Amino acid sequence: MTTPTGRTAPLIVLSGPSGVGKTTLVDGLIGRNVLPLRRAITATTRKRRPGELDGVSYHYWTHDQFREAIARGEMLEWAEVHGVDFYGTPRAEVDPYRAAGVGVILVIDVQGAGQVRLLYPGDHLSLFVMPPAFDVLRHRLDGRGEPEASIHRRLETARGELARADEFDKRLENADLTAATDALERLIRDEFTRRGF
Ligand SMILES: Nc1ncnc2c1ncn2[C@@H]1O[C@H](COP(=O)(O)OP(=O)(O)OP(=O)(O)O)[C@@H](O)[C@H]1O
Repeated sequence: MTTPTGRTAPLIVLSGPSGVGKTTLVDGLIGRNVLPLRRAITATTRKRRPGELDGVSYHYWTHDQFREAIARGEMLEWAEVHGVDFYGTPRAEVDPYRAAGVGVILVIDVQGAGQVRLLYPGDHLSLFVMPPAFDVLRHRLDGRGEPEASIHRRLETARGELARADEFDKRLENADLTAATDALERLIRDEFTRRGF
């Protein structure tokens, strides 16, 4: 799908371990209002956290709703994460926006990122957000009020995910939030330019 001028806006596949600050970074960049960008709202069966909104943070679905969407072929990718919950991306969150000239950022776990990279060969920019040090992940998950069992599970998963950082086009360290947001903005601006925008 392309715009009337034949251009398709960027697809940014952004991944990294839980707690590294993916959502914070992306929401910060979109909040700057400097590029036509939208974060794809993914669907999940996990419980809504305080302060999160349905259809804004995620689409919150039941396990049955999620299985039905998969069966109807409406999901671009999906995964069962930590063996507990489903997470996935509805197709309707990506292609129509890109065709209309709006860049789409997919904030996605490493497993899902692998699936999307295969679906859009040569037609995406993949980014991996790194913590300045492994211990920082625990502090950030703690600070977010995550329960201890969940923190433990996320940190276990994080080790395997960090080992896959080299599979991505670019790596981005999230130490200072403003500096990391600046770096993300530059990378995405370059991708718009590369695509003739
Ligand atoms: N550069 C930063 N410095 C300090 N704290 C940060 C920074 N970036 C994010 N945080 C904090 O770290 C916590 C985790 O961030 P966030 O929820 O954005 O992570 P995430 O990678 O999207 O996690 P998940 O994959 O579990 O959704 C939040 O409390 C956030 O405010």
